[in-house]
Amino acid sequence: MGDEDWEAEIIKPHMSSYVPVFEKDRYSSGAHGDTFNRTLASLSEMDDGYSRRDHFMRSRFASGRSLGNRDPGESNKRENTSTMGDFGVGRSFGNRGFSNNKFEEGDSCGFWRESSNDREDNQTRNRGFSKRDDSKYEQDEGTQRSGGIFGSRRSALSGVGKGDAYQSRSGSGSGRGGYKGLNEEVITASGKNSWKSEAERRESGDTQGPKVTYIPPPPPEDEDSIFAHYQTGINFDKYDTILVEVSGHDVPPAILTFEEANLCQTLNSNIAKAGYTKLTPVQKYSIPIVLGGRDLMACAQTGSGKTAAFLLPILAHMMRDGVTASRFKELQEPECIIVAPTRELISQIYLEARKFSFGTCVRAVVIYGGTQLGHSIRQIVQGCNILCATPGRLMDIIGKEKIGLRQVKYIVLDEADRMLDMGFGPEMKKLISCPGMPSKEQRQTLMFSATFPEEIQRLAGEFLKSNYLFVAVGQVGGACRDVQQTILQVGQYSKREKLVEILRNIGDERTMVFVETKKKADFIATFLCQEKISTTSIHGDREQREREQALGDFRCGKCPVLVATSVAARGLDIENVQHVINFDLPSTTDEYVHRIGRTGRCGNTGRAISFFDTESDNHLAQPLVKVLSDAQQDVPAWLEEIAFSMYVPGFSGSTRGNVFVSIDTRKGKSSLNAAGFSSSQAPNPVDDESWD
Ligand SMILES: Nc1ncnc2c1ncn2[C@@H]1O[C@H](COP(=O)(O)OP(=O)(O)OP(=O)(O)O)[C@@H](O)[C@H]1O
Repeated sequence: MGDEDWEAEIIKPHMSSYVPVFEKDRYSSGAHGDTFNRTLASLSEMDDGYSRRDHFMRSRFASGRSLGNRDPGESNKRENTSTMGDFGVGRSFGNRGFSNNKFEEGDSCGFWRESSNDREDNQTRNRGFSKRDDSKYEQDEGTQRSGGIFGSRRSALSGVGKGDAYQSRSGSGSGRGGYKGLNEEVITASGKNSWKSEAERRESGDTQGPKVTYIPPPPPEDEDSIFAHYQTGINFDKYDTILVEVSGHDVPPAILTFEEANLCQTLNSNIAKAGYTKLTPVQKYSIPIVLGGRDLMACAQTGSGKTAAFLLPILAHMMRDGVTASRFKELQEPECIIVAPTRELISQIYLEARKFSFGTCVRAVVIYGGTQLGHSIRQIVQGCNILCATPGRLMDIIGKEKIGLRQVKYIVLDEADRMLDMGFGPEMKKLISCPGMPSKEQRQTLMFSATFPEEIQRLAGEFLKSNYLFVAVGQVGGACRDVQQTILQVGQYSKREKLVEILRNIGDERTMVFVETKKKADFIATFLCQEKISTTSIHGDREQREREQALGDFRCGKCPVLVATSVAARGLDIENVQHVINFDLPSTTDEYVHRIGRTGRCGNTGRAISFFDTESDNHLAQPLVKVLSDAQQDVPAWLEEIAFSMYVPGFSGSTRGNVFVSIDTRKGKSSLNAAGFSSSQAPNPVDDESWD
């Protein structure tokens, strides 16, 4: 049954029969508890600015092969789990024999790593400064909308009451332009080429949609929570054997120890409290480069410590320069702006910044969409040296002149290839040409990712000084070798059955299941709950509160299975994710590399299982063979056969042993990207109808 059929089913709540029971959500209100309130228009939105996927994955299910090597004794572990996931709040899936799923969210474990009850404290802290200003912000808030009539889930939630769910279906045709991709948190009604900042939308009168009122819970303030970390894995020391290439002129020598970085005492103490005793390769090379004032493009495998590689030297400079946050400034002027493509990732980066700046006068702030704008502003006015932001919220704040840019000395693009592709690239260009923004000669620009397609590298030149350095740790765009990759031939009609079989064998180990579309994420999560496998889901159609709760439930193990779209593919660093399952293969190698990189982090090992449907995935065989062989994984004979039969001229086959497959484009060599599984299918805003 195809996606279209699912859509049809969604509008038949009366035919449903299965009602999972969840704990009552402490936040849930009448609006949030609404059932069947999902607009089909929202289903056509893309996920959080993620790369456009081909629609080669459809939900047809055919027979597949058994995994075969599992311990049957483990198989029923999950049967005993009683906690059900919280996904699908206010949503339902239709008549697949288990529908009418009115879900209420379970208690949140919170987005943050530890639960926290200190909201009151936070409010107290804010008091005295912001009372007067609050009313002003609330006024601002009055014009803040979560998006246009087609793009917003909230428009369904609060614009209509219970049971009014399907009223927007008729809008889905025109609403296919409800395109959120250009801007992770702004949904516009106007469709093609539709990114507009909040300010722009107000100017154009495009302000329909309810007010966003969600205020994320503050993270815990106690030191133990701030420095909570997981252990490096058995392969951490193997990082030392990875080849590193630095290109560009006057490369500063790498450092081998944290001591060599000559950081101040507070930073060193924070590094120790974070459990870092040894540098990872990307840190060894990047830290001296950033300390030396150079621009940098760094590419290193997933989970290998890129975040600290930029945070530590920036903080060291700030400490050297005596940067101090002040809540008494007329206008906050951050010295550093860090952008990342998703809300969850930027929140995570913020937590890292907060950790490393602990005990200093440097204040990090995080702002992102899906939350109350007034809340973002209140965070900023308390003092802001490091502003961690998603692009849309950042541009809103700049548009509202809530920050000044004249002091910006560092711009960091995490997941830089994503930040520069056609989805976010225009916003990043706007950012660097904003009034007051120092020119690239006067600031340091740093870009980090595990993948860096050549065409994106070329675009990046516009942001970087011409003498920037390029650090390649291992193979650019290569999969982490600590992840054991398995490709299973599974037809789409057998995928669900196979998934359940695998999950039952896995037991309670944390597993991320990636699917291609948002509605499929809900559907599969619903299905797994029906199978009594504690599952939650995260995707771009979920309210921010729901997303954070889902992640919290997954992090704390309440729901050991997280069904996700690509919104969760990049950057998320979640302890103990032992398995990634690609229920649907992604359409790009880069996406595949990021997805499976949610496991096998920081020297730990992990497993990735991908379902390969010979009906629809054959064109992916060649690039998959390449990714597998580059990562020194076993390549199934059947996959090689398919790859061979799908021969594409120019594709060079296995590159095992070829360490630097893609390199600094200034060297003029071309990468060996395979056809089909193109490494950079940049989202095309003109063609947004094909997004999710
Ligand atoms: N030197 C170190 N010693 C111990 N742990 C470290 C070190 N550097 C980073 N880590 C930890 O490793 C984990 C992964 O780091 P990080 O999230 O920065 O990886 P990444 O390279 O940015 O991954 P991705 O490409 O998926 O975004 C984090 O939990 C981080 O705290």
